Amino acid sequence: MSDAGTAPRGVGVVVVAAGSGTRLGAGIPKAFVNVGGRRIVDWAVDGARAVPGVVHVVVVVPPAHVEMPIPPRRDVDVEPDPELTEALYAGAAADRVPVTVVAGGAERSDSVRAGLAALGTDIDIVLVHDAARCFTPAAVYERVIAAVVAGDRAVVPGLAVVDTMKVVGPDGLVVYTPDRSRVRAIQTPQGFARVALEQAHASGVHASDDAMLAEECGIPVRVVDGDPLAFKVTTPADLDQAHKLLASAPTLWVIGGLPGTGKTTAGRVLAAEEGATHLRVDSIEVALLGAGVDEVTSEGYAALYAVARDQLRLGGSVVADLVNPIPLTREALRAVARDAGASIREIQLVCSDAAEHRRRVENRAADIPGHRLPTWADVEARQFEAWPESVTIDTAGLDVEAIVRQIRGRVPEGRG
Ligand SMILES: Nc1ccn([C@@H]2O[C@H](COP(=O)(O)OP(=O)(O)OP(=O)(O)O)[C@@H](O)[C@H]2O)c(=O)n1
Ligand SMILES: C[C@](O)(CO)[C@H](O)COP(=O)(O)O
Repeated sequence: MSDAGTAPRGVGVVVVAAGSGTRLGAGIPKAFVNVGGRRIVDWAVDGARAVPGVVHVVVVVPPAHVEMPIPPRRDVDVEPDPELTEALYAGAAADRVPVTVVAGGAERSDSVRAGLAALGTDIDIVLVHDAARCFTPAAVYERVIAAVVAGDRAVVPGLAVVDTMKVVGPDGLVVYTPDRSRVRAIQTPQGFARVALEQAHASGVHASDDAMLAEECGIPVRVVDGDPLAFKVTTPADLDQAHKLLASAPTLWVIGGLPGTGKTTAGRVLAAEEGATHLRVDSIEVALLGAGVDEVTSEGYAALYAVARDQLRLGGSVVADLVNPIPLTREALRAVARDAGASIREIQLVCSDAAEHRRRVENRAADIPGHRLPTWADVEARQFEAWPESVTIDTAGLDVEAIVRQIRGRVPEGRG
């Protein structure tokens, strides 16, 4: 158990995905049903591994699926670089969180026990999460973890109920009506000091959630705020809701590339057409310098991530206009989208005609007061690593309308 107020050694998440999905009736295990181009279990695993503090995810699947491929982990160098701020690393480590796949059991509690047994020994806080609650926001995980770190041994997220509740007997007659203001609909992730969860499961009995087993051992269970987005995909109507949710999610458009490739011109038009916020890193950097920051390295990017996250969380789409030169900055932007439940579209603009590119760089006028425009030599010397996750659009000979048409037509929707 972690002592009150001490930092945990490690948080592990057991994602239970071994159910059959009888009520959904999809003909395949529910966690393997596709939503927005990905399996329900992939959404859930990605959500769990992106939570700060999580160091291991165990996903529990039906025995026949134990060889399932895990969503790819990208190779990103996240070794701290003293030149870069912490914020640049935020989320970049998510793809490095190891994922172990194990076979589940006949009942949910059997599957939880299988997952618990596979967690690393460095884990002292365990979250048990239903794969079926695949769009649970990071904030719910964070509230649960914070309460366990603060000393609670068992913590569950819950929502107030809107209907009047009745406890009904086997004869169909109402036994009593609980005071609705004291009733909560309980969600996952449910968080535990590891020893408490092990104690709760030691009897080997079954329960519809893990907290109930803890209650039976006399362990106090705290309820923190849940979130409607943590709904459980159970019936076809829930699956419909999941599809609709994705269709209405905001988009983070990332328009990257060297100076002079057309990012700002295209980004402005795209933002206007999409009703999105245009976030231009050049403007932020000039503002930081104007406000007294001596030299800007990663600060402008860090500020852009924060503002983008706020906009996306409010449901507004964002066009991020920045060079985005290295895997680290690209990962950080994916983490922003992931945190906000937004989709991401990554576009790299290039100009294959060097003469035209040079003309653009040398002939443009500064449109941000105080902005020192890069020279052609600066552009030629600029570091820019391969960006395989992006769609590349060659802007040579294209006007802005044609560039935006290509952006819209060619860029597949991805996840953060
Ligand atoms: N033997 C089981 C049963 C359930 N679960 C998981 O527990 C979570 C909550 O269960 P539920 O939503 O009821 O899923 P199913 O059991 O698959 O659905 P149904 O009850 O409709 O068959 C799901 O993520 C499910 O995959 C599990 O890992 N092992
Ligand atoms: C754990 C749970 O999601 C909390 O609400 C729920 O009890 C799972 O029950 P299910 O019957 O396995 O869906």
